[in-house]
Amino acid sequence: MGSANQTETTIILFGATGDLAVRKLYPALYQLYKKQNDVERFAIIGTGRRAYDHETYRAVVKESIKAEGVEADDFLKRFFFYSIDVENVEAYKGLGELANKVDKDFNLSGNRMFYLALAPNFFGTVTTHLKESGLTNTSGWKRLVIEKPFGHNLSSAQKLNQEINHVFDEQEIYRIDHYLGKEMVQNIQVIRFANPLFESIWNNRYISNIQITSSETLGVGERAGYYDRTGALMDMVQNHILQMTALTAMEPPSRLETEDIRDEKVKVLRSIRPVTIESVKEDIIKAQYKSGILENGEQVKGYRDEDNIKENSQTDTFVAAKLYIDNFRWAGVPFYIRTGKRLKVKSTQIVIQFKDAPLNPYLDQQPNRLVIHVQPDEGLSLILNAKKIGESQETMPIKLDFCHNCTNELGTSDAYERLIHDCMRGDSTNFTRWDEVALSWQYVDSIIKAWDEAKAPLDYYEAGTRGPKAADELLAKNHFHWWPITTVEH
Ligand SMILES: NC(=O)C1=CN([C@@H]2O[C@H](COP(=O)(O)OP(=O)(O)OC[C@H]3O[C@@H](n4cnc5c(N)ncnc54)[C@H](OP(=O)(O)O)[C@@H]3O)[C@@H](O)[C@H]2O)C=CC1
Ligand SMILES: O=C1O[C@H](COP(=O)(O)O)[C@@H](O)[C@H](O)[C@H]1O
Repeated sequence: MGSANQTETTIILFGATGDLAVRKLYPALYQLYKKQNDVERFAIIGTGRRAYDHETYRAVVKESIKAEGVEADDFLKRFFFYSIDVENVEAYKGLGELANKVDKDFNLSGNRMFYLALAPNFFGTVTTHLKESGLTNTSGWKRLVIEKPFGHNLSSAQKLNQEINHVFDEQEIYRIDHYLGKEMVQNIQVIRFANPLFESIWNNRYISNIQITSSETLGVGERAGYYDRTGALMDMVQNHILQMTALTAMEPPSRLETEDIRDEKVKVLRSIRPVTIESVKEDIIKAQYKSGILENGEQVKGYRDEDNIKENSQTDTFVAAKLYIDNFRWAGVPFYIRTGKRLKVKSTQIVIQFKDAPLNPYLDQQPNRLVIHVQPDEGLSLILNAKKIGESQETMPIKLDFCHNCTNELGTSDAYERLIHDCMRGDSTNFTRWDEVALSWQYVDSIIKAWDEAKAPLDYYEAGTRGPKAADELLAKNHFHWWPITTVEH
């Protein structure tokens, strides 16, 4: 039996010819291969239905990494292809034989990572067949990496979880939320807990509201079939936005151990105030984009005119919400979240707005803010007040910027690169545990139910804008406004 922290790995990748593998996973693996000495020993068996041979597959991988030379050749020689229809249990036998051969040839200690980059309806079937065909019966460790979406509501997620639990223990399951692999999302806990300056005021006495935005300029793209059944609430809020909320709001973990951090996130998710028919109407907005003009001048279609979208689709491509975390630290502090497609800018940022000082004599000041820039620029801005130059006593806002991805010559690693490496090392901290997934679905299900019962109307916004007016009104009710998306200067 291999030890759990051995990094040598055979990666058996289901969905090896798909969009995610080609756009994200191969470039991430190549970067990992180039940078990390401890992951020199790995090999990949890609699978799909098409009848590729190893060379055709290597050409696909090569095209995706856009690299030439000896280094690329050494990388590519680790790739093998096995053609399989995942529903055919008989076909797994040959996959097992290839896995044994690759394991032996590359001396990979029987360690196996099964990566499911497939349509979610196959997740349960593949896991079951892996066991039935003996592929999980290996001499080393076995781990399951599972892409999103993990179910489409709480009950389907529970069913899927039961299926995979027949084959893998919870510690062997790595549920991907790629936001947890982003540099600045991982930095949230360091910024909070390694700086007494912030930690001491990170509560309802000093913070007036928190704004979490993840906006995209892209439309629904090639994923219409999936997206039209899903929408922004399930696609982005259920996972990425709630994970960022949990990291921003959680209590300090007693140790920096995987389960301690996850326990603290779970407590936050459990403390989110339940949604009611009344509150959903007031606090949660759903909208869909109409045609419009993007910042670059491109005229784009409305959502319902996109290919493969129903002409009367009611799917939300934008969601904004106010939520409360009903615990001692956050009582009374609104958390505003928003996410949408075809908006003005591509950006993810978290703004912590502090309360004004009591009896403040400077009336013209702006509130202090800490901005965590998650992407595209990675860094921090702190907005303070200072005296305007000269005789006057007027104030002016000053901005202290730290750009995280400007000073690092190599740039920061891609999220998938970190997460694959974490899985090889057996570190599941930045993957979601089952109870986090369940609580997130419980919250999202309650919104969908309340929307239905309240017959909540769908709002609209022009593509290329900041979203519907209703999202601004949501904050205006509490005398706040969304802080503009800013960049870090360097
Ligand atoms: N694309 C993205 O940006 C993101 C994707 N995801 C998730 O990743 C997963 C994959 O998405 P994506 O790459 O876009 O999907 P694609 O539709 O592009 O690819 C699907 C893959 O599955 C394979 N496949 C389909 N049916 C079978 C079958 N019966 N037996 C064997 N293989 C099969 C296809 O290979 P072949 O055609 O050769 O059979 C192909 O490699 C999904 O769960 C998605 O939600 C998550 C986040 C982002
Ligand atoms: O999970 C998803 O995330 C992407 C946005 O990811 P980002 O890293 O580019 O911010 C989103 O486009 C997609 O719809 C969703 O499934």
